[in-house]
Amino acid sequence: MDRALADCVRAAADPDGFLCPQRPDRTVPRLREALVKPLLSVQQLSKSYGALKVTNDISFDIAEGELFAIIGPNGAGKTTLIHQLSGMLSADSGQILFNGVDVTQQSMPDRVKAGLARSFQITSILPRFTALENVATAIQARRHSSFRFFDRVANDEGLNEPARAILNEVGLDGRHHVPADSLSHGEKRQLEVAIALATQPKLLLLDEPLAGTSHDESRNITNLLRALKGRITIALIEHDMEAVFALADRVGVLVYGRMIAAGAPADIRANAEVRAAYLGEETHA
Ligand SMILES: Nc1ncnc2c1ncn2[C@@H]1O[C@H](COP(=O)(O)OP(=O)(O)OP(=O)(O)O)[C@@H](O)[C@H]1O
Repeated sequence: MDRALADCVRAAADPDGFLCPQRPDRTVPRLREALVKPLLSVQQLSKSYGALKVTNDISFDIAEGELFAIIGPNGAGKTTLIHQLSGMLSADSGQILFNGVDVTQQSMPDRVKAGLARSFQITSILPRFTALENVATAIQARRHSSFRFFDRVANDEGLNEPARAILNEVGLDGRHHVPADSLSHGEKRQLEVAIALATQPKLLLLDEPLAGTSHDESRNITNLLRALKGRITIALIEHDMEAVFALADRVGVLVYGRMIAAGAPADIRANAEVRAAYLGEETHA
């Protein structure tokens, strides 16, 4: 290995030092890839419904600390892919490695225990429970490996204290004692993220967290994702391109079940196939 390359290897281990002015060539990203072990590695994942290949031979990696966004037109297979990653839906073929372990056959609860959490669009919320009780219940479930839905947790400071911290983190300070069904749509989306955070995930799977939110709510949730970014690895499905390109470290593009491109936002914007298949459509919408 030449001297400049050796310097790059050292610099690559230092998150602040990885600029490597000596060798601004393609060797450097490859070195970085070799050094940074992916937290999630998806290999040739597929799922069909009859003749329809909904996820078709999909492969990609997500590195620890990365925010990887998955975009694609309606019906491209994004939700199906998230279902497969979370364990809600089995794979016809392919492999999912999480933190170096093959989780392809693991149940959803086992994946959650391993640190792979998904925010479950509103349906995971207990509507009559307050925001605080919802998060405290999720913490209780993590600690006891089961949901005790009817066992209210109101007086348990051991649960309430971390629950309050999580609610404040997602921007729901001042809303702790509001019943979940009285929260606004955007606040419910924030609560979903809080419930997922209560499982202490290493990887957070988010399915359209901005869907149906107002302009202000969307800004709040975008700020929340920006604050979580780097601390927790995130796989984000989102139709809001402004948010995706502002937040993502890398973007994967699904079209008809195939990941046609994955790369840095600027590369994805410039990719002719992506523009034709997807982003071009947007500009004409
Ligand atoms: N259970 C199912 N049985 C049959 N077809 C299905 C099933 N689930 C999804 N599909 C089909 O698979 C395709 C991909 O659906 P999916 O919901 O994963 O797409 P998506 O990219 O998330 O779309 P959107 O952006 O509209 O949410 C669609 O054509 C859908 O009709």
